[in-house]
Amino acid sequence: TTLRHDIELPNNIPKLLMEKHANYLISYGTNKDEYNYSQTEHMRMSGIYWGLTALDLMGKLEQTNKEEVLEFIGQCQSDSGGISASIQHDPHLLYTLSAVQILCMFDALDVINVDKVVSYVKERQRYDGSFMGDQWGEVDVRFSFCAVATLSLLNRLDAIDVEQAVQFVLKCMNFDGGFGSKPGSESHAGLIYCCVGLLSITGHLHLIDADRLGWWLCERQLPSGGLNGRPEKLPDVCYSWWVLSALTILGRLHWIDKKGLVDYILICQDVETGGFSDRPGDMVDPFHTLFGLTALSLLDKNFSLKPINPTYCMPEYIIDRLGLKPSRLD
Ligand SMILES: COc1ccc(S(=O)(=O)N2Cc3cc(-c4ccc(C=O)o4)ccc3N(Cc3cncn3C)C[C@H]2Cc2ccc(O)cc2)cc1
Ligand SMILES: [Zn+2]
Repeated sequence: TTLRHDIELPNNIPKLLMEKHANYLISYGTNKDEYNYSQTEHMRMSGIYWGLTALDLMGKLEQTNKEEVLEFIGQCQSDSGGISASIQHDPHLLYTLSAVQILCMFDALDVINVDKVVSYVKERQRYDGSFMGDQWGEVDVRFSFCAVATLSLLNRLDAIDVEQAVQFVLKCMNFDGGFGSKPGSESHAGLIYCCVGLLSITGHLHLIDADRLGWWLCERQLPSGGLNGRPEKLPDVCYSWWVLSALTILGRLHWIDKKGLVDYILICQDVETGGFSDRPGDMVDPFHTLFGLTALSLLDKNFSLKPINPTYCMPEYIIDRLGLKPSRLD
């Protein structure tokens, strides 16, 4: 029942159906007239990053159309230097990060003007160290993570005021050890991932109360084994990633009941179509498919998925190739 904010797990847990997930993701990107595909044009660049990263973890990146993706990205960079979700859409830090992540995976940063990306990101920073997502001015600590992750992937962190960016993140820290989207906002697992990830990239993890935050993160686990994003919420596969990546960076992944969480994630697979949904029986999508796979990669290397870097949510071998060393507490 869901009355007590959780779900019952059936007793037969399917194994990881990797071939089905690969086919689901490859076909999602090919039949472009399919309804769901058309409904996600406004986040297409992120959708491509989610699909490609999931396929790479399963060793299927070579089955994707690299040239078509690189052509698309080249057409999405605007005069401002920012990159948009789709052709003729407005640029935004969310999609600028997704594009740079894709280009790093394909080792193809030459298809964009990197200097103009750097100036676009630099122009988003405000006097208090925070970042606006685009020229319309919405501030959210998610955008601080996008800015810092993008510039660090380009080895251009020198372009912004990192100390001020860190100061703004600390203003978002709450008494429970967690982080919200702005100073005073309530703690949320997705925002905690963004703040812990930014502090991992900039080498400021020592400013976090790791025991207090680690405890709050473990409190996300429910009797079903699944994780929620805030107290009293239902479990959701994508929170597996937000919570586990933060716990891994904080050196406290072992605080979670891994077996219970693995079973919850495996139950969220659609054994017919392939793909993962947020909860058993719901519609699958590329977003939850990626985060189900990245969580399993962190939880158990016996799933024969490539290792995922918890800070960048990119395959570890890409972060190694770029020579990046985001910090972790041991
Ligand atoms: C279905 O309703 C939503 C609500 C919010 C969004 S969102 O763009 O703000 N976003 C990412 C997100 C994507 C999907 C999705 C469906 C199909 C595809 C194809 O690639 O991707 C689905 C959900 C979703 N959400 C909403 C969500 C997930 N779990 C619970 N919820 C409410 C997350 C949301 C915020 C976000 C997270 C990470 C990120 O890199 C960017 C945006 C998208 C659809
Ligand atoms: Zn979700």
